[in-house]
Amino acid sequence: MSLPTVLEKIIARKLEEVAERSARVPLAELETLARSASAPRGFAAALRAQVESKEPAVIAEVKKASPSKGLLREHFVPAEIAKSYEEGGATCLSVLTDADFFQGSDAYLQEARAACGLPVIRKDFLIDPYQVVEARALGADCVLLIVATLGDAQMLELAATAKEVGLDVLVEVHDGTELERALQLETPLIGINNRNLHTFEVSLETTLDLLPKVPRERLVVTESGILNRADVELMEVSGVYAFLVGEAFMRAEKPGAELRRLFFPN
Ligand SMILES: O=P(O)(O)OC[C@@H](O)[C@@H](O)c1c[nH]c2ccccc12
Repeated sequence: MSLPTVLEKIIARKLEEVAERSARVPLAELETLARSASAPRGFAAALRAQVESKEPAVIAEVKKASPSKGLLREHFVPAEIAKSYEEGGATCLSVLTDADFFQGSDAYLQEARAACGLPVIRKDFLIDPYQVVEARALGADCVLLIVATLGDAQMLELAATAKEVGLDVLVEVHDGTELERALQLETPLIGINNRNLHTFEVSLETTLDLLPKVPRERLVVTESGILNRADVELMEVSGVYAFLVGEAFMRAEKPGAELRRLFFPN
């Protein structure tokens, strides 16, 4: 590979971040904080229950900006957005905590979770168990593991740490090879990201192509690029009932009202 893609830059930055943070707060101290954090809210269980009740399960994302789209929203108050999502019928929240590429922050996760009763996933690029324990210390209920950025041993180690500290895992894949690797984990949630993290191109075909290869007992979450009713309906007729959506909500004046319009039109 020639020039590093954004993804490679992000991972390089995460290595620095882990070094900086663990020098400031040692792992043992973080583990104590994680043990005294607010009890997990059951992220996977909430999604499962919603899907079983034959309603769409929406993980609504609190996302200020992205490397591909820049700033998505001017008026950005995570607590307000979280409440609006809850009122709009969201099942869970996703909060970007990466500062350098997504203009997120750990504080946004804490503010959003405190403002509502929904389970929250820490959306970041996790490469070290330190960040998993940190997620629980911040109050997160679930973590994202992106297969594209992890070796097998690393992925298994992060999932084991998540289990130890009481976090659910959403494991994210982009293609068949990554899906096979993801299925080594016992975790029930498989995220299929429609956005290619190297090129940023979005195609809902990614979800439709991989869907038949996912064992029935796993719950598929389609991620990225869901923008309108037609996209939602395409997923639903194909048998996908769990969604991770950011941009479409963030660009709307009232994110929760947009959620309701897209997912619960009747
Ligand atoms: O804003 P969108 O297109 O609705 O996408 C949301 C979410 O899927 C996307 O933010 C995302 C999916 N996987 C990620 C990994 C890291 C950062 C961000 C992401």
